[in-house]
Amino acid sequence: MSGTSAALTPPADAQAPVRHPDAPAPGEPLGAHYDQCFGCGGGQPHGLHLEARAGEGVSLTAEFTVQPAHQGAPGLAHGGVLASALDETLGSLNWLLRIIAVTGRLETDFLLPVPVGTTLYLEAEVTAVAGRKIYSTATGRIGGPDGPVAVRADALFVEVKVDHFVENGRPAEIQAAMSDPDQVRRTRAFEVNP
Ligand SMILES: CCCCCCCCCCCC(=O)SCCNC(=O)CCNC(=O)[C@H](O)C(C)(C)COP(=O)(O)OP(=O)(O)OC[C@H]1O[C@@H](n2cnc3c(N)ncnc32)[C@H](O)[C@@H]1OP(=O)(O)O
Repeated sequence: MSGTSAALTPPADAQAPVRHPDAPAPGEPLGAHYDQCFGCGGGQPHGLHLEARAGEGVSLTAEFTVQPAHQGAPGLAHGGVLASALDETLGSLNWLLRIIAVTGRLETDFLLPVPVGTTLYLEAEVTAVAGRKIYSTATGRIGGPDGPVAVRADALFVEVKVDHFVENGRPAEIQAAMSDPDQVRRTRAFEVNP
């Protein structure tokens, strides 16, 4: 059983997404947006270490291998971890638009159990943009990039300013991020979005 609620149906005046001219070329890795991110950061020992690559248009692929630290039931991935992988994958799409955005809504279908040691092959694309609202969809397959769909999600991301993080984040992490030249460079790339 799957479906998308009315909140995730783009309005009639929604626009097709436009890939930013400086977006990474298809096949290029996107890299982590933040070293301490649970989804993509290399600095989180129990994180997902999800690796995303740009696709055509406003789409991407990503992979994540379920670790023992990600269990819910014995030997199986926790559903919240799988939702995190979908959230991270969908959030990475905004890098192709060069828009800073956070998840407003995430609707997930869990179709197959995902054992520890399994690599989840994720695909995602932005389907529409309406003002600050970005609509996107993702699937996660097991057994290979063409294997059966184990999880899927539809999401609404909402564009925010960098101030969103400065005003709401814990000061220690904000200050550390702002003194990291790589983080500042990446943030500026978003801010020059026309
Ligand atoms: C430096 C690089 C770092 C890059 C950092 C990137 C990090 C990515 C990390 C992975 C993704 C995450 O986990 S992000 C973390 C999890 N998410 C969050 O923490 C977000 C918490 N929520 C919020 O801060 C807020 O609710 C916002 C920003 C989402 C929205 O608040 P707002 O800015 O006041 O805007 P608001 O007017 O309410 O909403 C704007 C429009 O969106 C719609 N809208 C808002 N929420 C929803 C919703 N849940 N379901 C349906 N629709 C919604 C509204 O109806 C409205 O439509 P209309 O009236 O215009 O039609």
